[in-house]
Amino acid sequence: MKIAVLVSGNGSNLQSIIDHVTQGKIPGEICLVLSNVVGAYGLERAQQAGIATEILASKDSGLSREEYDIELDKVLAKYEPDLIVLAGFMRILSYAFVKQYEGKMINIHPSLLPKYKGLHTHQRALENKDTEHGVSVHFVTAELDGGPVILQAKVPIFAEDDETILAERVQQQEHVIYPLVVKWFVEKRLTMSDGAAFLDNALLPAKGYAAEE
Ligand SMILES: Nc1nc2c(c(=O)[nH]1)N[C@@H](CN(C=O)c1ccc(C(=O)N[C@@H](CCC(=O)O)C(=O)O)cc1)CN2
Ligand SMILES: NCC(=O)N[C@@H]1O[C@H](COP(=O)([O-])[O-])[C@@H](O)[C@H]1O
Repeated sequence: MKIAVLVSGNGSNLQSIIDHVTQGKIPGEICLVLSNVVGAYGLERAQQAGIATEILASKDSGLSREEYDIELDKVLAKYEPDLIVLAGFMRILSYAFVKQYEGKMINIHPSLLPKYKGLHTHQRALENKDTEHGVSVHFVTAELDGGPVILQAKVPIFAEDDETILAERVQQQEHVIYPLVVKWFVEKRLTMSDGAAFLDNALLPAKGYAAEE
């Protein structure tokens, strides 16, 4: 099964998936890493792993959202991916593009959906004085961060937490559950009708923990 990963930044989730593929834990092939941001470090990670990369810059492209997505689809078509993994891909995708890939496109979102759809999730959780937060992997649909949830992981929020500390604790769980979901998809061909599986983890010490694989 061929996997295309779309990134906009650091690519730590991409790296966790690359590592799982390299270690044989995900029986698939990353056929492409594409970024909408020139110089995104995720592209460097892909090149270091010998994975094909493409850049389709969105900043100053002069393209509408729909026009950009038409170009994005042309690039993806060259690689014929079976699964599209959004890994910190910071663009809202158009209705037509989502409909074309619905059921084989997933995203990782740094909140316990349906809470905190959109951006700045850690800041919002802290401002609301939540005592727990987390991450969700979901199918991508036209509704932003509204697609069927596949897997979530929960982390505690402590009084002394700031956005950086909380984001780090959440990302530790991201790097566990995203490769797991990709593995499930590649091995079992998850369908959008599959219900959510919630990793109901107890509130553990600030060092965080790895959810069960
Ligand atoms: N149609 C959909 N597109 C995307 C989804 C989705 O569920 N449906 N998930 C997002 C990922 N995402 C949060 O998980 C997200 C990404 C980007 C934005 C956003 O507001 N982007 C702005 C630009 C922001 C920037 O450049 O920093 C925009 O596109 O105008 C919100 C949520 C991926 N796409
Ligand atoms: N709304 C989408 C969103 O905020 N996604 C978040 O972007 C980060 C990408 O990190 P990475 O580039 O190191 O994988 C991740 O924390 C992911 O949850």
